[in-house]
Amino acid sequence: MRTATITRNTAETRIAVSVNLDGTGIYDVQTGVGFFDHMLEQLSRHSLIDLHVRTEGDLHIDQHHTVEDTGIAIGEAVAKALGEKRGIRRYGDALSPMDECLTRVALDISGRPWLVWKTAFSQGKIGDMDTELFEHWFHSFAQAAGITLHVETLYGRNNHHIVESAYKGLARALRTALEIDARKSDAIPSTKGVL
Ligand SMILES: O=P(O)(O)OC[C@@H](O)[C@@H](O)c1cnc[nH]1
Repeated sequence: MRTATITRNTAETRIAVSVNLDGTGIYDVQTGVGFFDHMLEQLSRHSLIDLHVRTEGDLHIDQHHTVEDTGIAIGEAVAKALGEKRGIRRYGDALSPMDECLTRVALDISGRPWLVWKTAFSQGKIGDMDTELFEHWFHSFAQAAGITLHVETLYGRNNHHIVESAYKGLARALRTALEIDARKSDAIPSTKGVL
């Protein structure tokens, strides 16, 4: 089974994350930040990763540690569940339309974490969440998961649509990259022999 549980306890946050990479997109997410929960639910629903998240963060300060550490914990859980990544497709991409917005996401489960983020917002908050934290979450997740991740908003106006299409695009690209390739189900998908 490709499942994992990660706990992350610091002076700033207490986090428990569980994932099942072969799930059906069942989620139970509570971070204390409503819009953030909504985005992580999109990530689960459209990647088909079962995702359980409990985050207790120092929200009396701001949302930064809560968002960052939750990204790290989810990324670590995905990496732990992947193990040596034998048989996975490795690459995934998605064009993610949402009403007037179109976002492109491409990723490589490379073991070489990198984020290219080409998205901008016209407002400082969406719901109760600071828009500057979305790039930071994608960076934290990619870094912890060991994923090369490119996200670009091709066009869009509504800030909710822009960020939700990014999370949905990540989800659909992950669904492809995490799938086991029946033609190479026992092979490490790299000429290096390791990922
Ligand atoms: O209906 P969808 O699955 O595309 O999205 C779910 C939810 O986010 C939706 O209520 C929404 C529509 N516009 C912004 N959000």
